[in-house]
Amino acid sequence: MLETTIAEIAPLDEPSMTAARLWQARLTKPAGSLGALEELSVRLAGLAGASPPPLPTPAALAIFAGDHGVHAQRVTGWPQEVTAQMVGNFLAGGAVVNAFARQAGATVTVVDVGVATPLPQPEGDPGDPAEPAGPGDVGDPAGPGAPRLVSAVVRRGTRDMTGTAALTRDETRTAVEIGIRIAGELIDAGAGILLTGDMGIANTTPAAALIAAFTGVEAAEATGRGTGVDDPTYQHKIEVVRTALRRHHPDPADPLGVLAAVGGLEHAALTGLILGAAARRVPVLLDGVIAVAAALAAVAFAPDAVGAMIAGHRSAEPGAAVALRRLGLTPLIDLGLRLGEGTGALLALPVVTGAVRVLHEVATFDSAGVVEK
Ligand SMILES: O=C(O)c1ccc[n+]([C@@H]2O[C@H](COP(=O)([O-])O)[C@@H](O)[C@H]2O)c1
Ligand SMILES: Cc1cc2nc[nH]c2cc1C
Repeated sequence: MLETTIAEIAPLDEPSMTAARLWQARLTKPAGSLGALEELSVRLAGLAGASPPPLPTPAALAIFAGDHGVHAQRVTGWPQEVTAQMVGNFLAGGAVVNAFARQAGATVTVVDVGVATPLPQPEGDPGDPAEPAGPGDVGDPAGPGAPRLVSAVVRRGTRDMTGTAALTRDETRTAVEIGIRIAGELIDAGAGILLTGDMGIANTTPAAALIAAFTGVEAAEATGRGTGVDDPTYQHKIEVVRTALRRHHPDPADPLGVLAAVGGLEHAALTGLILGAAARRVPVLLDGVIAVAAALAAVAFAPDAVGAMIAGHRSAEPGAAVALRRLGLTPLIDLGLRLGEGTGALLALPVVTGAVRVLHEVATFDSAGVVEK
């Protein structure tokens, strides 16, 4: 499935991009006055192979959740159980991501690819024995529009990358293919744009290691404070990333190997989601540092995948800026966010919709009777 998906990923369609540029020039606004939105609309035309491209709606956010063996190295101040507890919060609709998703009109799918501790049982549904265990949709207790849980556990947390590879190549491939499958299901259900989300206590450490491995920057440049660690923990976290890179010498030309050595299950699954969106020529709006680390893996698999990517925001994590530079993507918003979950992508969604709506709805100088310069 990975190989066939990669084979389907192709460059942006130049004639559609030319048509969108010519159309932009005819609209009732000074040329270039919509700044980055103009080039974004052109890229989306190239992705769709049509000008105007379809409005990016409905929007579907997928939050991949997983835990990390490197948590044992004390790289974060938060206990591992918070991953499972926040998944419970997402499903109950109480997290920041739920508030933003309701505002943006996006559906939320939470995919457990490897949470280490048991998920809290929903209120009033104490372990419904009718719900199937294992891979697949495990229910939609609160009705249509409510966040949905997909259980697709590869293993209950990765291994500690400072001692051994975080994942086997087989586990990594399974996680990537889960992401591809989720992209396909969301698109088959009608999604016009996918948004990335993640939840995983300690996952900024593998994100930093991935960014250093794919870009070649030093560990200190790729590593940030994540949820917010003190100075000694931050220095130690950089050393942990350095140790993992020295141990594994990941080869950036072998993205499956890099993800296995120093990645995480949610990073691998997000790589698959991005590849799956690119193969179906549906835009994928990237959230923070975990998403852009996965995006580096996606372009290592398929360089043309970048055509489907939109950088939602610039996370406060320094590795995010490093990754975005390498990807050649300019983030739509820059608000110092460092929450994850998909929050930055959701805030950027109306900007993307606006960029496309202009091509659909704005009058031309000719049709509106406005004289040109
Ligand atoms: O999206 C980001 O750029 C981002 C930056 C810092 C932290 N996070 C979130 O915080 C968690 C990881 O932080 P940490 O410090 O435990 O590695 C994880 O659940 C991420 O979704 C996310
Ligand atoms: C409370 C909390 C919420 C989060 N959302 C994403 N990562 C998170 C980490 C913590 C600690």
